[in-house]
Amino acid sequence: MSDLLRVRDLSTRFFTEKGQVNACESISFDVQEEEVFGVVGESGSGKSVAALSIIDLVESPGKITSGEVWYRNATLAEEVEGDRPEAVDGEFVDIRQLTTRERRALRGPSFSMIFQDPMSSLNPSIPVGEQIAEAVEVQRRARSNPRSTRSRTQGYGLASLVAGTVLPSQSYVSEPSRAKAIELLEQVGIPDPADRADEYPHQFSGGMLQRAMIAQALAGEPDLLIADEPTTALDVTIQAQILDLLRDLQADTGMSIMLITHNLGVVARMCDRVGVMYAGELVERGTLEDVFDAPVHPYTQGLLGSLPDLEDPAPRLQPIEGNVPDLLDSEMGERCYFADRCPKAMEECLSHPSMHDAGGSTEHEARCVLTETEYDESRALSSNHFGESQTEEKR
Ligand SMILES: Nc1ncnc2c1ncn2[C@@H]1O[C@H](COP(=O)(O)OP(=O)(O)OP(=O)(O)O)[C@@H](O)[C@H]1O
Ligand code: NI
Repeated sequence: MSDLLRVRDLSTRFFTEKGQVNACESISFDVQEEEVFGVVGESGSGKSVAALSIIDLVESPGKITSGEVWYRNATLAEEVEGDRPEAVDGEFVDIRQLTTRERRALRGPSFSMIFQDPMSSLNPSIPVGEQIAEAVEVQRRARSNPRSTRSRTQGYGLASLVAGTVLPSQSYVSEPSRAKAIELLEQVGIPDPADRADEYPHQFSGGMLQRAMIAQALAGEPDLLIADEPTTALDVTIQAQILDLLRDLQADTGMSIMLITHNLGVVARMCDRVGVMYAGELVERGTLEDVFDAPVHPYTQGLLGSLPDLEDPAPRLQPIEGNVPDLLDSEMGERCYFADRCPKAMEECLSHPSMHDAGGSTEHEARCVLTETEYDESRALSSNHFGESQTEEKR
């Protein structure tokens, strides 16, 4: 299977009043064609920021400070190669080297994103079918005239930007786009799509709204759909239906999916490969089997901890004692970011580990000294998490 996306050393920082927050720290991973790539990690570990960084939606005071995002698209590569050969490598284009405008034009036909809350993508005062038809129309026009209209896609599907988007009048949407919208509603499993298209978002149930948002995200026939906690707000039965839908759509369309979730059951059910994030870094990645059956990083082991069994419909991340650091640059220091919570922290962990081969498949890597060294209690760090949690309990 070949790569669709190669993310290399991507770093995103927020420049806040409290200081510089390292939300994403030199992240590297690949998303292959036609796969579901899962991203797991506790709250605040940088999953959403990583996703937003790929699709260039990081908002102020955030800024992508370094890194490359190589996207396979032969047509784009050909377009760019003439004047910016350094941004092209074979069929890949480093989208970080494109202009903001060019990158934004990729939203829709190349990348699109869905969220936990459908109302972040749908306008409550416009019929659902109309909004999807609008998304189709934007893509249709962009394809026929890439230079002049692609900027209209700016922000579609995004809460913060949708609010500021002037929606075109009825007449803007052509008949074929309306028909395509109904087709999309049907494709995502909405019954009586022609009738439902005329209804407003509040007339849809949560699950149906989620489906409508997915239809909207599919309007541009994206190569990569990024789904950020797409089912967390739904009840378990509906969650399963939406996940099945995503899996089916992936197979039907051949797109890739980057799936962000807290739920390890969702990962086990959906993902081909997985990345585990901790404190803004990717700390382990590999195939589902690598990460679930032979995790090397104590953080991954902790998350999987007493994972009851994979038949459980909703196993959650196991709580690990202590908290994710707040990612302030001034407080991050040189040691492994997990060392303070790690039951296997050793003296070696005082210097920051890099990614190393972790056994299993060729892709399995972890950012941990245990890839190279056996745990040795005699070298255990004295200020490990046991000491800290005891003082916390006394308080
Ligand atoms: N707008 C912002 N301003 C300042 N810091 C931010 C902002 N957005 C995110 N961050 C920082 O980036 C870090 C990573 O946030 P992110 O939302 O990516 O985490 P996450 O893994 O997606 O968490 P969750 O599972 O809760 O969605 C946060 O800890 C926060 O410190
Ligand atoms: Ni998030």
